[in-house]
Amino acid sequence: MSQTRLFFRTGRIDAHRAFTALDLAFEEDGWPVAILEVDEEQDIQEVSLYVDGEVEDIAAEMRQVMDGLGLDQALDREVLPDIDWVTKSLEGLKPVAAGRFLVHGAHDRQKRRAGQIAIEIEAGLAFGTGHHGTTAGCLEMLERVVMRERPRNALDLGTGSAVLAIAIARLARIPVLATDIDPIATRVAAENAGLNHVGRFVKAENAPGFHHPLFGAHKPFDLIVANILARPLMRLAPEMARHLTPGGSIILSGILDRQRDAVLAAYNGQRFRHVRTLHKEGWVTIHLKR
Ligand SMILES: C[S@@+](CC[C@H](N)C(=O)[O-])C[C@H]1O[C@@H](n2cnc3c(N)ncnc32)[C@H](O)[C@@H]1O
Repeated sequence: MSQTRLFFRTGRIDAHRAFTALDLAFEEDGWPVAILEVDEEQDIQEVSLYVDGEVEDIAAEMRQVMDGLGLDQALDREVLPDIDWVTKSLEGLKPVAAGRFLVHGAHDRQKRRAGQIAIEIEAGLAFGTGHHGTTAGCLEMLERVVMRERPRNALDLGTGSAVLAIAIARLARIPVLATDIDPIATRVAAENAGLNHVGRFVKAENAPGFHHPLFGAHKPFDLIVANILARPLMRLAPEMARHLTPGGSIILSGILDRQRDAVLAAYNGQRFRHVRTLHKEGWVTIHLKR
């Protein structure tokens, strides 16, 4: 059955009030709520509720919650494609090699060569098939950092398909908390971790940034990887510092070449030091330590 996203746009303060109220109202039904920043300068955020089944009734309930908060924005809806449909469209993707990793779909299982660590990514609703320069950069950087530093507790923030969490678990056999703001990505991440036989190492959870009580229970991490975008990464710098073990490493990507210096400045301000930068297809992946 397809899923429907009910959503509206508002400013940051109202978006967070709505997030809390909707989360409470729909917690028992299991409908996830998410906030996404659309435009920081114009203070526009999008609040979404992901539902299956009786959309009209749920939309009416959501309207009631919004009315209770004095929010009169129009409630939009989007029917999300079924996973199988998207998976089909991915069948033409070629396997990608990054460092020792080979990221491939089910149809290319036999293409793995001796010594390669194969990661099978089937679903296409979440970002992360290895074809993007940021994912490939993170995979290469991860291999080097994990082999040198032997981390014991890792976080993959903005996990998408869980490709990076799976790579860490396959290399190091350690617990990896894999979080994403998008509940569909979180679901796909858990499925992919199981498919790659690392379900017992990878815990996939829905969380925007570090806003979830589970970070308190799982921190500190000695390795954090986050392939998001430059601006949210800069905003997250203080929380990255708070959640990292002293001497730990972070790997950041989703940063354009020209944004590198600004991101480094934000992290230098939190006493991180630059170790290495990888350049791929106009994107950079940065390794920092603190
Ligand atoms: C570029 S994709 C990276 C996916 C995968 N880690 C990879 O490297 O291919 C970014 C992911 O981060 C998620 N994301 C964006 N902002 C986030 C935030 N503030 N907190 C958690 N996840 C976020 C998006 O939903 C998306 O799945």
